[in-house]
Amino acid sequence: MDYQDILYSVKDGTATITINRPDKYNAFRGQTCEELIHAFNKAGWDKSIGVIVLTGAGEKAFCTGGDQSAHEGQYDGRGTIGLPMEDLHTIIRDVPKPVIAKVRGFAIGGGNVLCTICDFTLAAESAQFGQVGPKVGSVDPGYGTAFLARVVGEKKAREIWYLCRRYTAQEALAMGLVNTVVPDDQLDAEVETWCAEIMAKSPTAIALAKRSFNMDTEHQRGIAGLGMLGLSLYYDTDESKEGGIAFKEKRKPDFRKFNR
Ligand SMILES: CC(C)(COP(=O)(O)OP(=O)(O)OC[C@H]1O[C@@H](n2cnc3c(N)ncnc32)[C@H](O)[C@@H]1OP(=O)(O)O)[C@@H](O)C(=O)NCCC(=O)NCCSC(=O)CCC(=O)c1ccccc1C(=O)O
Repeated sequence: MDYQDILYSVKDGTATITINRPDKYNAFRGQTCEELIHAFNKAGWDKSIGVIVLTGAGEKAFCTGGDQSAHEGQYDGRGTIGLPMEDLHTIIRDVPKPVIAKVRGFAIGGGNVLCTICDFTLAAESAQFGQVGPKVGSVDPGYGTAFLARVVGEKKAREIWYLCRRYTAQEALAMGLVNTVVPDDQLDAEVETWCAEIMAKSPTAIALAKRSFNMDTEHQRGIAGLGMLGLSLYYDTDESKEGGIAFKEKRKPDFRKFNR
């Protein structure tokens, strides 16, 4: 597969997958997700690779979730909502190698979900984390909610989703959303150190550990599948569309008329 939206490189047993849409704050469209799935499969089953790094091009963003400009109701690709999110989340969990999210700038919406699912998140001081779904007419009714609660606790996860605040790298560290925070110019070296440490360990022991950690939340895959169907129906409503339109028009959404 020729990649248009991502970059793929290998060095010292580490595969680095970079979302390369900096002009869109590394937001993903259908094509981006397909390429990410392909790259994770490639790295995941390549025996010369011991660890996978997922990152975003440029300084502004790791990833800001679904591309709002490729979105009016459903997205532009494959799957229940026009983005193969279930497949992308699944492959990150299923590859038998640790996946490190290397985060500079914004990790927002589906970008924050990707970080949450990765085995580790290593953040630069510039990193900012948050969910925006209830502001823009979306939600991740699977790993992005249920698994987030496992990572940061129920109260904090609900705060993140219901209030849609942004959190600094230090705040994310305090709530257990990231593993470490370093100055921006030291992030690459920090990630290399973590990769080298992983590469010195038994790959089979790590693969078994990863599978065992995942086992406890595997039912959330089923919840995600069901939830995605609900999300698809929600995307066709005026309420959801109000969120996307307001974002594009750079105004506050008016959701009150849809009160339940
Ligand atoms: C990222 C922001 C917080 C940055 O804010 P700010 O610094 O004030 O700058 P802005 O002026 O807002 O933005 C600058 C510039 O970037 C463009 N942009 C930013 N994000 C996107 C995006 N996602 N898509 C397209 N374009 C984007 C923005 O339009 C500006 O461009 P200009 O040309 O200068 O106008 C802030 O921008 C922000 O909050 N962005 C919103 C991000 C967003 O709405 N993301 C989608 C969230 S919903 C989502 O991800 C659901 C889809 C999905 O992934 C999913 C679905 C189902 C199950 C699971 C998932 C899952 O989450 O994984």
